[in-house]
Amino acid sequence: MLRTALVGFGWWGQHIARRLKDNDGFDLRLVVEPALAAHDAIREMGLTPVATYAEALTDEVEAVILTSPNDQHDSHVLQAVAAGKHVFCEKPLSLSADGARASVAACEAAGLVLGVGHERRFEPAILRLREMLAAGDLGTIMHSELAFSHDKLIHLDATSWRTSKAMAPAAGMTQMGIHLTDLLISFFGRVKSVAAVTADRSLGWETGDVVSVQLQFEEGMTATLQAILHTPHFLRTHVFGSDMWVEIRNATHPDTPGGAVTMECYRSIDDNEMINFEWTDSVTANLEAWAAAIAGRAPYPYTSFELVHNIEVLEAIVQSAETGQVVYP
Ligand SMILES: NC(=O)C1=CN([C@@H]2O[C@H](COP(=O)(O)OP(=O)(O)OC[C@H]3O[C@@H](n4cnc5c(N)ncnc54)[C@H](OP(=O)(O)O)[C@@H]3O)[C@@H](O)[C@H]2O)C=CC1
Ligand SMILES: O=C1CO[C@H](CO)[C@@H](O)[C@@H]1O
Repeated sequence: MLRTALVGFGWWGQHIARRLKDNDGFDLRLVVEPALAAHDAIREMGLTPVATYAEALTDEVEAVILTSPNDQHDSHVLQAVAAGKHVFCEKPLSLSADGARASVAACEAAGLVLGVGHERRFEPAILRLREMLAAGDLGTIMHSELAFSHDKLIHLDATSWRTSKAMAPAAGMTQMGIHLTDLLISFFGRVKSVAAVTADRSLGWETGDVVSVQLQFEEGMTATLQAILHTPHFLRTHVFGSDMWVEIRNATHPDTPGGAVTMECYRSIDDNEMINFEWTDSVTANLEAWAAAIAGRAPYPYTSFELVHNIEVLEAIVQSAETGQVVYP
């Protein structure tokens, strides 16, 4: 069992605590939460609260899971590494490419496993799509279109850090868009150029409520992604190849049990197939993969290149949205 401390007990930290509390692979020892008012709720779950991060970085724990706000990730990763702890950092790994490089390099140098909260990679439909791409089933890849909306599970308002430009730049990029760029980079490699626009259509949030991005990959294929902060839940993944297109429709959020995932594979009107997948807990699957890598059972399936490049692309998208220029990450 991996002796773990969870850092942050906000919306997402509570999701993770509920998942790991009764998971055989994890011994969740401590929950770091500066808001003392939350400590009763932590105790009610049978967990032990501590008020500062330093209190968690003791011999009692081998690894930390960071669900702190985005601007804390760099320093929290580096402090974990300095204390010799494996670290799972929620997305975005960093708000800057330099920060991501420093975190990845520090973990590598110390021989510690760095996990990142991009759970969509563990969805069965995405795993199937990855196999199909590797086998060349779609032919030459021309283009992808991905869209992800915020599903209003989290209350957002103008005072939330999630709607501030400094901590959640380019509208929904750090909430939803970053999951999409993670997938695209893992499929197609290095991004050559990005052009992005943001808008504020409804709420007057500093960061805006929609971001729309065009990408071109060094391999030549193109992609568009949309992340929308204020519309009912929507999650679609399309990949268009010369022989087949694939559409994955998530009727539910990856974080929320229930609902269905369908995958349509279309070669022609006479040759197409609809595959249904049950919802699975991809968030726990990701954490378990990280723990398995720490135990030496299997490598964690993210490369350093992918983790760093995703943040280089985030930085380029933010710059493009601000300047109106095409940016080459
Ligand atoms: N993989 C995924 O799909 C998801 C990932 N996330 C990621 O999880 C992270 C947290 O998001 P969310 O839970 O919604 O945010 P919240 O603001 O709800 O929670 C953040 C928590 O971190 C605590 N915190 C703040 N500063 C520190 C600190 N210095 N040390 C320890 N804890 C601290 C906060 O305490 P206090 O309230 O006292 O400030 C709060 O409990 C974000 O990075 C987000 O991107 C979120 C949702 C889904
Ligand atoms: O930070 C986040 C907030 O909400 C999204 C959609 O609900 C999550 O997937 C995301 O990671």
